[in-house]
Amino acid sequence: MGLKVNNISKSFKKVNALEQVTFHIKPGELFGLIGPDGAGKTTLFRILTTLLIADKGSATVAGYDVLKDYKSIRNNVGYMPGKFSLYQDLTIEENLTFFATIFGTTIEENYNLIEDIYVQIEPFKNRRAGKLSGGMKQKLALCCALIHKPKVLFLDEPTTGVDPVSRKEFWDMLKRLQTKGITMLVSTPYMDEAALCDRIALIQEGKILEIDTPKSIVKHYPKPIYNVTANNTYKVITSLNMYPFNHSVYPFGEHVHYTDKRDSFNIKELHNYLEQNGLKNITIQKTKATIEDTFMELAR
Ligand SMILES: Nc1ncnc2c1ncn2[C@@H]1O[C@H](COP(=O)(O)OP(=O)(O)OP(=O)(O)O)[C@@H](O)[C@H]1O
Repeated sequence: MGLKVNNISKSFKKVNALEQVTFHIKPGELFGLIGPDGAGKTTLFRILTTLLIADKGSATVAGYDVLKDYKSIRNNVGYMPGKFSLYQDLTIEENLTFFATIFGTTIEENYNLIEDIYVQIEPFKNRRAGKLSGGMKQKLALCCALIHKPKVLFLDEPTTGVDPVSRKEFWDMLKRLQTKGITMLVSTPYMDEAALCDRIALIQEGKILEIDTPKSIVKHYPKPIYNVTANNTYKVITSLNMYPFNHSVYPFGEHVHYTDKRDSFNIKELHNYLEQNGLKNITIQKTKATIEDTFMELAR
């Protein structure tokens, strides 16, 4: 009951939103689609949930073809779209009852699937959805996407705009759902969340750059990376960009990540160069590649 995407392409006038996208998700897998805004993630979700038709290629979800079996797909998948899609004027309970009813079920029938999420918002069940906090809205949207017991769950940027504690809680919930046999495709622009998936696909400008487990993906990083800091980060970046041997330079949290073109890189030489550029308190330390570094390298 996994998912197969074969050579899917979709354009909007001049924009190639998806170009020959191919990947397979195993039954019960938690698969991440990682990419920046505009990478094509939502377009892919819309195709896989039968809301949009691809120009080329084919796809099956839980064994159903997205074109021929679109009705079966709609009954067997749950979709949590990126933008809050619930009825703002209905209460928590009314929203959930509404989604249960359109799928011909009741809250009671599949309560065990949503229970540990729903109990967190149940005390506010008479509150209108429009008046909920970001984290509560997200939990309600997840309950609504689950109430008909889908085989495959699509989550489009479920944690965007949600505070870090709620994000962590949300991923714990996804992990618990996985133990119940639900296959999940989740998109996120957050690289730290990518590490929580079984496998990830890095996507940019409609193209898949790489597919692997989060651990293996970082092993593909081709060069040693150095964390560079000094008294003026902006000047560190401009100086490194002018350094003739740079392979890549980009801000990374409070540091700057630097890679060198040469095989025989000399830290002292770079230190002297930065000093000559007027920088002080310089540190240059080798560091391990992260998913973000891998993405930056592949996206070059
Ligand atoms: N209906 C549409 N008409 C025209 N262009 C579109 C349409 N839908 C998407 N696009 C374009 O296709 C590209 C991919 O968009 P998509 O929404 O799939 O990306 P995304 O990765 O989900 O990013 P975001 O998080 O910003 O939605 C973008 O350049 C977007 O502007």
